[in-house]
Amino acid sequence: MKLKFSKMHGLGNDFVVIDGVRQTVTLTADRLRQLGDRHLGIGFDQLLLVEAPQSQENDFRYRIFNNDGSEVEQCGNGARCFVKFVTEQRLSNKRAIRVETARGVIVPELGAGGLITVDMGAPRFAPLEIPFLAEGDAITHPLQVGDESIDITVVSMGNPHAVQVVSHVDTAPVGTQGPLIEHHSRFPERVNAGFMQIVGRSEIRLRVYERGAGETQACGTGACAAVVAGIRRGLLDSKVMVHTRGGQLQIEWQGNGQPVRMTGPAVTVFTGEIEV
Ligand SMILES: N[C@@H](CCC[C@H](N)C(=O)O)C(=O)O
Repeated sequence: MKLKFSKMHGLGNDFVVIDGVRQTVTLTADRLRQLGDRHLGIGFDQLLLVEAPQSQENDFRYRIFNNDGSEVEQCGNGARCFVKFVTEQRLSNKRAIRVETARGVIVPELGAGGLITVDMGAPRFAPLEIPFLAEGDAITHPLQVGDESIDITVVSMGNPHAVQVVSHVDTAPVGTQGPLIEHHSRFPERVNAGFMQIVGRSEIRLRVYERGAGETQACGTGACAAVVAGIRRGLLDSKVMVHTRGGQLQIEWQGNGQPVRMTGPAVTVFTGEIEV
């Protein structure tokens, strides 16, 4: 049997996107890891599976898998690619689409000039998947990483992020500290590790070592989490341009209880078929 897919990316964070509405999809974690391999498969950071919604109030459900085979709760760049995919595949002609994810409903919206804005929902600061945050209201927490103690701000955008401020992203220890933070014993569900350089009150540079995928060219939820962390720390204003290795995202957050809005591009690279 063959499965049709689209290869897409959001600022270089790349995806295989599969229509599970019109196709029957059964992929084991092993097969998914093989397809994600950049030498032996197609190669992707995440695989996105588009399905029919569970509630009639919503338009779709979408499931997200890291290239290590783990299923995760949320993906910002993926949300923009998702809306482009359902439009291109004529699964929907709406401009604003209600999508169920493992952590609630998000609403991506096609805008002018090919840019897509996503209401990513409100960030959370004491989520169940990060138990040590229940210890108090502090905005930063010390974390022992190897020989170093670093200050992190933990934010859940549905998925968990630990963000630290660095003086320069180009020399930040993303490749060495990233995996140690991802697998730190204080994060039982593992974590995405963000390294943020403050350029000004409305501009940051960011690199993210993603849980289950390693460093990516860009991370949408990582950008949301970094801006929220910077605003909570009093370093940033409410509207911030985030420069990643793959390009720029505009992130806006008006404060506690409010949703984070993310605006950026989505690109289809090619379509193909997988033998399953
Ligand atoms: N690339 C994504 C995030 C994908 C999931 C993440 N690796 C996790 O495990 O939480 C984005 O653009 O947000």
